[in-house]
Amino acid sequence: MSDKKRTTTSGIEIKELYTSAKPMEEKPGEFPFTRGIQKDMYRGRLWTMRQYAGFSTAEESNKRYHYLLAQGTTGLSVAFDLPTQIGYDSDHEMSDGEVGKVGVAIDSLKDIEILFDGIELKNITTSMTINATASILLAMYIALAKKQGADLKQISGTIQNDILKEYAARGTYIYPPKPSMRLITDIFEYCSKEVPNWNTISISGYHIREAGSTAVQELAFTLANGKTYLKAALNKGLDINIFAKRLSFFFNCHNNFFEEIAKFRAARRMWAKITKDLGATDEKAQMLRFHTQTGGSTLTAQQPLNNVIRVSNQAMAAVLGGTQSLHTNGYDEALSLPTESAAKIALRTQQVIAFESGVTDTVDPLAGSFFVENLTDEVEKAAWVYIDKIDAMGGSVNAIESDYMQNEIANAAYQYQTEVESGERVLVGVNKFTQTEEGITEVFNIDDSIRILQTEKLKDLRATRNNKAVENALNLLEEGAKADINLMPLIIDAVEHYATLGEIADVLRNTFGEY
Ligand SMILES: CC(C)(COP(=O)(O)OP(=O)(O)OC[C@H]1O[C@@H](n2cnc3c(N)ncnc32)[C@H](O)[C@@H]1OP(=O)(O)O)[C@@H](O)C(=O)NCCC(=O)NCCSC(=O)CCC(=O)O
Repeated sequence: MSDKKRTTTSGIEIKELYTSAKPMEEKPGEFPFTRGIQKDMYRGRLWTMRQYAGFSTAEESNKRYHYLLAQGTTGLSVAFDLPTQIGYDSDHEMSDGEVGKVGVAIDSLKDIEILFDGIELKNITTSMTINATASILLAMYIALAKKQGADLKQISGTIQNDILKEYAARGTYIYPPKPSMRLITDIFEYCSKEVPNWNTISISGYHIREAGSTAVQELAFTLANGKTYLKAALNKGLDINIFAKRLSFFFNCHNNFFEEIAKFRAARRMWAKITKDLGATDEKAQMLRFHTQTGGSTLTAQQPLNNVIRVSNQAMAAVLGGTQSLHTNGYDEALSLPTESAAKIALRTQQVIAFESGVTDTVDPLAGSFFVENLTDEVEKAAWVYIDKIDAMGGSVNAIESDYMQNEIANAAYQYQTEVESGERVLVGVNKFTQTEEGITEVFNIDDSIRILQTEKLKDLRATRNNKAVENALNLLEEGAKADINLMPLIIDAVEHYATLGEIADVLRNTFGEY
């Protein structure tokens, strides 16, 4: 027996041998859903292969979406550039140097029309990674669906719309927490009536993990944020059995294979308890449905092809953990946005798991494993400790405003870095098995000309649209923002008149203030 103490990345001790687990009585498709949300899981339907993509102009991103669809991707996922995420048009001085860089530049409904050219929104589900300006992008998507003649009751997709983790970890917030929470609950309310299949939020642990948290912290902080959204919507008088059905989650998947699987299983069990305690009786309102992305921060610039193997392990863990939707990273993403060939291999990784590995043939294949069941319990136990602590602080908003979450994340990140530097934690190709020559040839670059192109488009738009109607719609939005009415219909009206994203965000900035 080796004396070395083994722990997961969250510091949970791992025994040399597990010889028992409590009897497994839980069934898939039933409360508390530890074993999965569907009775037959992937036998009934595979997870959605949803590759996050977007860069430069709507025209260029549209080409990438058609390429991914032709390669067999089964859902779309839009990455927006920073100006779009924080409510500035491409021609704003704040946008300089950022237009089209980390995602596609969207200034108005015109760009959204180009982005989805040749794609019928009623036939595909689309995720949009957008938070502070989520209501504006959702409004544009709805406006386009209407123009395509789609039935709003049928279309489906997801907006990230998770502002709490923006304050805690990701950073693209605009307004203070209170009006931000109002925008979010306005979306819950509007969608439950008008776009009932839309997933109104993607409560995200992904970025908390990328910022350096442990798996347990990722789980705990995400569920604590989820609880805060539940309470905000309940305070607005919304019915938990309706709005909670369309809350979705988004987790990261790092390298520690069994801890990640345990995290996903524990997440479902915990969320079922949280929603039930707050009054949910409909099983669909108790189910935790989630998207997974493999861990961006686990990718290494050294020996980049090693990342193909990391991504494959992580994707396998997500599938064994019962994910509904999955993005696999490109092996070159420690260096740049993925090239087309890296994006293709990433998708092929999912397809090999789905169609060749056999792991989809039975539900929750690891159930009853002494190790996996014990680890699921341990991860759950450790996460409740955090959630209880956050509850005692009065919830997530307080835990974020007092920097509690941020400090916990920073401490974990520091600990991890120390372990890597000391060599205690092995990273293949980085602190062990290193080599001098590196083997990547092609990297993906976005140049600064995109801003000029977008600025031309905006000039043209402002010269051709009905500016009187735009002004009128923006005035109505301002009045609505000051009053207590649902803002979604007013935002939809504004985008339909081709008000720009920046113009709409400015109205709200002037009314709500900036954080
Ligand atoms: C709920 C999810 C997680 C998944 O939704 P999907 O539509 O893909 O999948 P789904 O709900 O599982 O399945 C679609 C429909 O099929 C049904 N269905 C599924 N399996 C079934 C089975 N076995 N039997 C019967 N029905 C089944 C479901 O109930 C559902 O219908 P009903 O709906 O009628 O029940 C959604 O929110 C989603 O797609 N999220 C993606 C988020 C994302 O891509 N984010 C990218 C972030 S990228 C990012 O942030 C990067 C970093 C950064 O930028 O900072």
